[in-house]
Amino acid sequence: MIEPSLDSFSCLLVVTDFETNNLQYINSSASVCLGIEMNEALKFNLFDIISKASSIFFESYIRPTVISLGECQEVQLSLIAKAGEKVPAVANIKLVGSSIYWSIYTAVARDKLYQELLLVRDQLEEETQKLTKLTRIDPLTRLRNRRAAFDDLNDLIERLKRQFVPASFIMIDIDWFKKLNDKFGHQYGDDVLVKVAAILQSSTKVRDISARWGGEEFLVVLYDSSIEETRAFCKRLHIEMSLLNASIEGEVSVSVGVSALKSDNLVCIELIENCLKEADVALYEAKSNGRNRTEYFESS
Ligand SMILES: Nc1nc2c(ncn2[C@@H]2O[C@H](COP(=O)(O)OP(=O)(O)OP(=O)(O)O)[C@@H](O)[C@H]2O)c(=O)[nH]1
Repeated sequence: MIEPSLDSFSCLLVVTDFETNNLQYINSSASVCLGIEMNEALKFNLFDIISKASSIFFESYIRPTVISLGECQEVQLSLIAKAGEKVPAVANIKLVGSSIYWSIYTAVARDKLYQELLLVRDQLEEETQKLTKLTRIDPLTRLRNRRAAFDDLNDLIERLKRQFVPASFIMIDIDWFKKLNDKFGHQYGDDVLVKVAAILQSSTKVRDISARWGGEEFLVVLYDSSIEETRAFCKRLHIEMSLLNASIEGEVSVSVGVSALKSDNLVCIELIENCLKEADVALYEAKSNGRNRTEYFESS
């Protein structure tokens, strides 16, 4: 049977007086960490070697627990080490007679690992956010894609349920786009898409939705827009298109179909989908009636 030396333990061993909290013993690991000579330990108090927050924790939790259970396990503390720096630590504490026995291990490596894990988690969250954003954006026009537009439509429903305001659903389709592509090339077509998208982006507000619905078709939803305001928007859009037309080769114009959400009863996805269909019908009418114009869905 060997007689183990307490100084051979790599954990910190501390004994304090239950009444006065004065140190009664520290082993050499504690001496090195705390910067207190072993033979000087008696001059120090528990509150000299733990942080203020840990002292409060000791009074409010550790001491009552030790009184009622005789021990307290895996308590997180901050030790005040040599140069006054705080060292995270975990302690098991036991009441023996009128003394409290502390076995403490410092948790610097664990805390470092924890901090690194937090950092990795933050980085992953950031990457996820970036990727999610990318999956919502049409890479050519930088507008929302159709999928993101549907998400935004769901948000719109929630907003409208809370407080109903008129909203307009506007389908916009570039006229004779195939011919333009065929005549001037695909790159030209791409440039036109980007320019039309920029017009839509700059003429809508943050709370509106502007999205590339597919191919050469765009969706704009004007939030809190009366029919007069919607008419003004469409008129401006045709003016912007004619300015664009004047600045590039080829004849570029858009046809526009509008459906207005007027009713305030039971805003739901079906009602919104219905509005999208109505806007499509109006768009078809605009195409049939000669293109480069806006038609408004009229319920019969
Ligand atoms: N350059 C380019 N063309 C695209 C893109 N997406 C779709 N298109 C083209 O858009 C054209 C759409 O043609 P159509 O659906 O016939 O429509 P349109 O020629 O505009 O005729 P109307 O709509 O009836 O005026 C097709 O030729 C597609 O290839 C794109 O990202 N870039």
